[in-house]
Amino acid sequence: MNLSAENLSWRVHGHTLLENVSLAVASGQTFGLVGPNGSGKTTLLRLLAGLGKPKTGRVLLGGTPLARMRQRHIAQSIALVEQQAETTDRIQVRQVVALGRTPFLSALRAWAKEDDAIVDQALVDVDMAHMAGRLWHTLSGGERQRVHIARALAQQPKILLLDEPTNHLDIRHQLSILELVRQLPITVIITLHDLNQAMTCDRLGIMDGGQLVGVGKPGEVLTPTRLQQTFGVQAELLAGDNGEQVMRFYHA
Ligand SMILES: Nc1ncnc2c1ncn2[C@@H]1O[C@H](COP(=O)(O)OP(=O)(O)OP(=O)(O)O)[C@@H](O)[C@H]1O
Repeated sequence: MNLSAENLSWRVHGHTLLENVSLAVASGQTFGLVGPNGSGKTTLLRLLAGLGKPKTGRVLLGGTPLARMRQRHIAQSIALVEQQAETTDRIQVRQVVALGRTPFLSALRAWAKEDDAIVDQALVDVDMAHMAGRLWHTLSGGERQRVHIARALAQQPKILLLDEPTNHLDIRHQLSILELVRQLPITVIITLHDLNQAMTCDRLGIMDGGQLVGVGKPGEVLTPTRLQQTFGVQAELLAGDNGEQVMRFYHA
């Protein structure tokens, strides 16, 4: 399913945090959002998830404005993994992941075997099956992050929004989560600080001062000029063993 934003603006106490952001992410694409701290990535992601009403503009899910959709319907389509998501104490890992099934349950649709299977698979996907019985508050930051991603996967969303999902993760789990995300047949929007990891996205959007200053294929938008203007760094391109190019950064 595709997700688009038209002229989104967001202001808090007279400060403009997002200004006229328009964006279209095609079905099945992995779209990376990059930009310096405070450039508006999280603010944009939250509006795309339907959290908060934009001051101007609108978000469209498969062509339908989010503002016209019920919260439950949005939750059946869009999952958001936030940076500092909290979950109540005294709850087991498996129960946290099972919460991802909530939008699909009702008085007429009780928990079923297929929900168990979906939760099991989500735990395997993030390498947390062996900790399914652990209490949430005993987990490390990276383990919590993986459980939150599993909860979003259990939601079986059509659109997955991830805010710095590799934050807190060791390098092996960073790579496996990114690989998992790339292979999902759904639309993914992911914020990343590692620009080399961002290069593996289908397309990138570059945020700077609340504006989307570039959208396109990674190699086309992460140009030396852009890296200098937006990130204040210079980059050197190195050839990797598999023919890929790797960037190394220096102070501009
Ligand atoms: N409720 C708020 N009130 C005032 N300012 C806010 C509020 N929420 C966010 N901001 C400011 O808006 C700007 C954009 O924040 P946002 O979290 O979207 O940036 P970001 O690009 O995700 O940053 P980071 O890379 O550090 O996670 C920041 O300067 C932040 O301080």
